[in-house]
Amino acid sequence: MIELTDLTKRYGDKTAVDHLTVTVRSGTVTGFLGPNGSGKSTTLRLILGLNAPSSGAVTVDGHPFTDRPRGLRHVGALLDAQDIHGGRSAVAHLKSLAVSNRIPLRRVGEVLEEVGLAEAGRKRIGGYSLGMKQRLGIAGALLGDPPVLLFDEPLNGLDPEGVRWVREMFQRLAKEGRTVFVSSHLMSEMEHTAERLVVIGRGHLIADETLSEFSRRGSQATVLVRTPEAAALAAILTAEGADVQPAAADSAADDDADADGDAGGLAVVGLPAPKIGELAWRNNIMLAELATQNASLEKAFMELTADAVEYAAGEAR
Ligand SMILES: Nc1ncnc2c1ncn2[C@@H]1O[C@H](COP(=O)(O)OP(=O)(O)OP(=O)(O)O)[C@@H](O)[C@H]1O
Repeated sequence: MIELTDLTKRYGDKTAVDHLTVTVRSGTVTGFLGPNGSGKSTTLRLILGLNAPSSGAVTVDGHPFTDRPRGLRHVGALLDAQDIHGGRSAVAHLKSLAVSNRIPLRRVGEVLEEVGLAEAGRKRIGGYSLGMKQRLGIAGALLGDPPVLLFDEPLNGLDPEGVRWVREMFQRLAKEGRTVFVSSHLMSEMEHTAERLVVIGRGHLIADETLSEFSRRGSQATVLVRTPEAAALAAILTAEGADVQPAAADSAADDDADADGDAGGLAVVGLPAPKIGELAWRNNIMLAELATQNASLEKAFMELTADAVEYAAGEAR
């Protein structure tokens, strides 16, 4: 578990992390999402004790990371896969990490096997592709078999097979009870990777919740309704303040209508499905279908971080 308490980091008059209070739970993959420059990397560096907070506190399983000698046994991290000595081999790199963290050397072979670099382990890292470097960075994070793992943009540079592999690995690590905290600036990357999301913008916390809770934040959640009495229901829902439109021709409701007769499809924005069901029932209107179409996660992310993005874009960085 990682606990950030009122965590703040300033660089001169720039506040990179702004009073952030978050608990990252064990046993689940948590996505750490925010536009470029929102403070993700700074937060990860604060967790690792690589930078000191201006105020507030951060603990890993109850302790400041800086209190822990042999850190890799407590927290494994991939911060920047490119930031690695190109002249050495993966084996030499991991061995030196193992020695300085008093980790048994047999772990080097084990983690190289685990990330699919067993064959390439003796080659110079300078000749590795970005995807191979990401795998090596992940191997380094896994080396100490730690209960807490941090990954900064780990999907960057991976091909689709690599992305699938990383996702499965994160899920397995979480199932083993570990804390897995993964940053990205792309919602699409997190959609099939994380179960929970911590979203920040301009260093502020914007959301800390499950993926499905987050998707419901999208202001344009639409409910598709199909009923033989579409005109009557539309009038009732409109009177309740909803925006009611005929469902688009390619909607699921219309596809079903083709199969089931001539029940009309309505796309309703502004009332939740249970309320629509209740209004239909009270007015003796039969429903053939009632389905919430959540706004896409991407849309919710864009809406929620719009201010933060504008701010960053307007700033000299
Ligand atoms: N060492 C530093 N000195 C001054 N400003 C910094 C420093 N490190 C980060 N910043 C600033 O703090 C803000 C947050 O940066 P950070 O790298 O943490 O964001 P990020 O969300 O990781 O972004 P990205 O996805 O682009 O890496 C940015 O405005 C950045 O310019």
